[in-house]
Amino acid sequence: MLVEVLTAAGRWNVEQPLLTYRVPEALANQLRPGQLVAVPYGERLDEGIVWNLLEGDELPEPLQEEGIELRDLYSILDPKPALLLHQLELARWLAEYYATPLAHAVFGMLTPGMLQRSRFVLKLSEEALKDAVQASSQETSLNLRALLGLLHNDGSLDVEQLKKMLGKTKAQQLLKEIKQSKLVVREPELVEGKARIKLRRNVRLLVQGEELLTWRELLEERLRKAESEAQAQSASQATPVSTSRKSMSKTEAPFNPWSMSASASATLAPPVMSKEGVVIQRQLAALDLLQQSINRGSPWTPSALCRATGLTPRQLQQLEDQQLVVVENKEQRRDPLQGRAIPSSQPLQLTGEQEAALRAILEAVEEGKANSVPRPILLHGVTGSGKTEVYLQAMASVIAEGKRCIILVPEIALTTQAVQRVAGRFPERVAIIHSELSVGERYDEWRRIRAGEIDVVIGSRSALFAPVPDLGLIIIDEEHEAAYKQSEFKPTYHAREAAIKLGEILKVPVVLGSATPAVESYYRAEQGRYQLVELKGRIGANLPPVEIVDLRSELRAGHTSIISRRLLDELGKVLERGQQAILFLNRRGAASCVLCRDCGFTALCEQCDIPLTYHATEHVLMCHYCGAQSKILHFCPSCRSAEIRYFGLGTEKVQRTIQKYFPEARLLRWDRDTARNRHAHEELLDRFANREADILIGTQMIAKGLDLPGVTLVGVVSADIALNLPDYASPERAFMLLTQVAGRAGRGSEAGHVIVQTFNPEHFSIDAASRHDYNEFYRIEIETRQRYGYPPFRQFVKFTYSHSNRHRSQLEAMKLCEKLKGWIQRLNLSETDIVGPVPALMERIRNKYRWQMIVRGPDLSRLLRVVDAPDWEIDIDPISTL
Ligand SMILES: Nc1ncnc2c1ncn2[C@@H]1O[C@H](COP(=O)(O)OP(=O)(O)OP(=O)(O)O)[C@@H](O)[C@H]1O
Ligand SMILES: [Zn+2]
Repeated sequence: MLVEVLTAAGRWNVEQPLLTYRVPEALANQLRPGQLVAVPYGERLDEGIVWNLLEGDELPEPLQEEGIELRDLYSILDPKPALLLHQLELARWLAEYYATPLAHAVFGMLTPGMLQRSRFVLKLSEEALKDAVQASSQETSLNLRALLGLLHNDGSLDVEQLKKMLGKTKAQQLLKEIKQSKLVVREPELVEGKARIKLRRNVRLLVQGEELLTWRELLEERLRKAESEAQAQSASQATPVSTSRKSMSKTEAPFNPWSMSASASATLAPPVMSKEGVVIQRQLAALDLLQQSINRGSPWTPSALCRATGLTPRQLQQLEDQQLVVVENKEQRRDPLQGRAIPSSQPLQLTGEQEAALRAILEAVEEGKANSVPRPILLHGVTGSGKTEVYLQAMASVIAEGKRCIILVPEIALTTQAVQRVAGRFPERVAIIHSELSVGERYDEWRRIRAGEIDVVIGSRSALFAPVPDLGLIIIDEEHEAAYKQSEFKPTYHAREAAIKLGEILKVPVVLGSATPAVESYYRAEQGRYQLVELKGRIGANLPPVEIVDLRSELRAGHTSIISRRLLDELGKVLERGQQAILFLNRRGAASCVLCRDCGFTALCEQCDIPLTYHATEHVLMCHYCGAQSKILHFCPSCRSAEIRYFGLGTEKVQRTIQKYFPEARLLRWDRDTARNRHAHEELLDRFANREADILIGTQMIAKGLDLPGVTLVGVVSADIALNLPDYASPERAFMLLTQVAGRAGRGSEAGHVIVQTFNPEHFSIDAASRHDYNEFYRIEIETRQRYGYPPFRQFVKFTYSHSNRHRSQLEAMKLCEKLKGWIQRLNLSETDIVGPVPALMERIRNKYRWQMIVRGPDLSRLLRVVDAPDWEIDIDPISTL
């Protein structure tokens, strides 16, 4: 039998990623696709994934012609496949669609730290092992003799280690000598990656109940005997000392040798208790502790047990020899939810709308069972409409039929609440996959998933690649979120698209949930490619009214603070009533857009309809989309005012301002500076939810998914920054953000209220968001997209080049641009063009200058197949053109 293996080394071999090996007889029955195996690769061993098993022993013809010699597969590293069949198929699609080497796509699906490291070790040869004396009498250098000694002791030595010990040159010399001497062999080896099982040595009690009692009695009997012997020895002199557990009553003070009369203590030798007695007593104590720990479920390690009882390791060994206890290596699971109290929850009585949504999902499940591919379901439900409850009940149905589910959630902040809800509904049956987990935690979760020990995987986008057997349902909550797109590394996949592909492969429904669906998603639903299901009303509450405050008139009235009078007013009321408020601002892209503070005019590119960005260094305004430049403005071209400014502001400033107005208010700031990791997020959220603060001030992180009934007021400090980023998708992001933030208010019994401050009250995104009107927003936005040929009407691919030399970046960009033009022409691609090259919005990042261009066309797959630009970042379907 032959086997095609995708090796890790194949990550760079795009043409021929699969290598063929012969399968040794002994392994033939155990080999399965998706397994991790070790194969010889050049002189080394390399790790690979079994891709395909081939009957027969003949090489395929083209390989025969090349005169390739087949080598044997070396070993199976793990009998359980690391990737399931459907994952291999998904990887194939990822590689194809996102123009990524297959091995990249495949190994990227594994949990981090799994890949092994290939190395060489030195060992004594058979010859040297057989006849050590003879071997050492050979004529050898001092270094080799030292090595032989070391190998005799340790068995093997890593070649890299040798180089460190001896220095490179001497090590090379020695390696040369080794080759000739035949005393030492050099063997390839694989070393485990960082992801490892965590083992803990535990002492386990082997006897229970009656048997244990019998043992105790036996030991106690021996103890008494040992005691009386000891007493007999010192009978004439000492006060009898009884340390037997039974006879030691509470009132009796412990024996104190120093309290005796001088004469008595002088004769007190040897110690009152015989040595054997002490040991037995310690052993009895150990048995006690072990038995207690069974009930508490917290096992003892050997060293802790010895410390607690005074047993020496040898004495513990005696217990082991008597088969009373066993010391065993037990896996210790690293649980991401450890130490968190999660209240369990029961299914709620669904509303009519929720009921209909649930039915639609379950019908799609049935469709899949009848062997047709169900359409993805777009669950468009306003904020607070109870989408989560629909997911939970759909999952429960699927689980009841023995299947499993994946639910993706976008960000850490959201994950904490989402995880609680899911974990509370399916206690002990949920695994979490998230990039903030440690390698070990992820590895443990990954293995629980693969073993089928859980029903639900919840996590960020990479959770989609968890090896879930019998997957029956995929849910993507907040499907519009940018966090679902991987932008920097290959494959630059979008989890939504990958999920839909996975649903297709497995014939299971994919549910996309959002209060503000991505324009692309809604467009597909309109076209009938997705099934649209709507939840139009909030549960037990109304959508909060949104009030727009025009910051231009605030200024005209002489109020120059960043917090308007209306917002101050409402904040005061909230504090008075003991309710809570959230103040939101979007700091991304701060201090870059150009805005007239009198009329709200924003400078736009004439060709792209995208806001111009102010570049301080060159003192120009630039369109980061097409590269067009224009002179900076001193007066507003629209109203002639001199109040034209670039705009930016941060959470700290807002905090200071609010504190000035309300010195008594308890403020909580939540942004990337105050919440650096998931624990900080959880803590902040808990504090606010527990009403330890009155006002929460934060960036876009707090916009999403939070369900906090105490919040009655949401203030958007400035809606304009999101709006004015130079990107075609800015209006969409602004609308989503505003709608989502506004959706945080009034989710409890008290009515909510939203105040949006803006210089652009007429902008359609703000206007539509203020009326919670998704359809209105969508209608205008889709028209613009069509007019300008933006996605989903044309596909975009973003090319980015980074270099520490600015000129070099620009030059490379020009060169690739010419090549791209050539390829486009040769392939005769219609309606396909290139925008740029231009410097990236944030041109200099980590000391590298970035230049980029966007290729747009109806279908770029043929172009991507021929593009040869290994040093470029290529982002397929980028979520933004920035
Ligand atoms: N059928 C129901 N009966 C009573 N309460 C419900 C029901 N369904 C959901 N809820 C409650 O309504 C609140 C809002 O629900 P949920 O957070 O699931 O909404 P959502 O649609 O996910 O909102 P968002 O899009 O803003 O995240 C929650 O507190 C939830 O417990
Ligand atoms: Zn432009």
